[in-house]
Amino acid sequence: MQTTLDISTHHLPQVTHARNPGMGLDLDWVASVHANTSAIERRAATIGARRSVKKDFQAAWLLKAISLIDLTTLSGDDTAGRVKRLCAKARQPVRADMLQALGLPGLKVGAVCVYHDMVATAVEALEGSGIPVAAVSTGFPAGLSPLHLRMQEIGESVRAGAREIDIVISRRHVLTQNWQALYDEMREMRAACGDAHVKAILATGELGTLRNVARASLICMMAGADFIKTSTGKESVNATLPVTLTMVRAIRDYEDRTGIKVGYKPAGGIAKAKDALTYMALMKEELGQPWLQPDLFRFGASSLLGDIERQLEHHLTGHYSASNRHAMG
Ligand SMILES: O=C[C@H](O)COP(=O)(O)O
Repeated sequence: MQTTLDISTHHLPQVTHARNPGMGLDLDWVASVHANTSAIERRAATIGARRSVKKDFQAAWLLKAISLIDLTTLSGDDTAGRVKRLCAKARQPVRADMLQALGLPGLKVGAVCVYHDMVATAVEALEGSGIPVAAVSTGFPAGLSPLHLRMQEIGESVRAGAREIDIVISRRHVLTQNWQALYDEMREMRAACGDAHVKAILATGELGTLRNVARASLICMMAGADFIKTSTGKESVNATLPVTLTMVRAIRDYEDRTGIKVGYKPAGGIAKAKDALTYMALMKEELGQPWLQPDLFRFGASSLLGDIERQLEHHLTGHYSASNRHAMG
């Protein structure tokens, strides 16, 4: 099956829906959540295989994908220099001549995502671009530092200019089914974020079952998460299609019951343009076109942009360049 895409407003950051205010913890709803793992895996296996984007539309989809990237560097050896280079890339993600040829000179990424220490550098480097800085706070990636320090870190990241905060949940609350503790913690973190949007990282590779993933997704949404995000990129298993189906269906259920749209961010290991197209086709099919806008969908990715750039160059010239010509930072 071929699929088409409206890219007319793809580069305009738009917020077309209200933030998720959250709701009280509804344990009956949580208890009723199930995930049929074998059905989900069967469905996931058909997505990449069956779904193809028509060749003529491929460049448009790839340009759209760029606008959905949280361009990320989360390494122990990050430096101000690397972050500044990444921000320059965020402002102009594809060579200017290529963007001209493709008819989208103003294309930008969705956000730049860094550790707290690099927020001020990124904010300065992105000044005037409209590109938000996302900070991974709360003792990323394990989230095991004392709660008051995790809250303090959120406050400091917001004061340093981060407009989005990617928090990590306490996996142990999920593994011990302590839903109240998970809800309370998420609620407190959301409050600490103030006007900054909060993405809840579930670290799905450490949650054991898809049912746990579904329940944790729901609780984070009940507690007011603006986005739910799969992974830190540091777990041994990061974003997968079965996890994605589980989480986007939780988003759909939440919207059905509350009318509130929550965003989705797969992260970790998404490095190839064709994988990005698969995720986008899944989003369009499961949740519809609104989830192909940066206010409701982001890729957390450090190297995806380089592969997309290579594919776009191939689209324009018929040749592939070496991947080292598309360095990120
Ligand atoms: O949230 C973003 C991830 O840490 C990026 O993971 P990646 O380096 O595998 O693309």
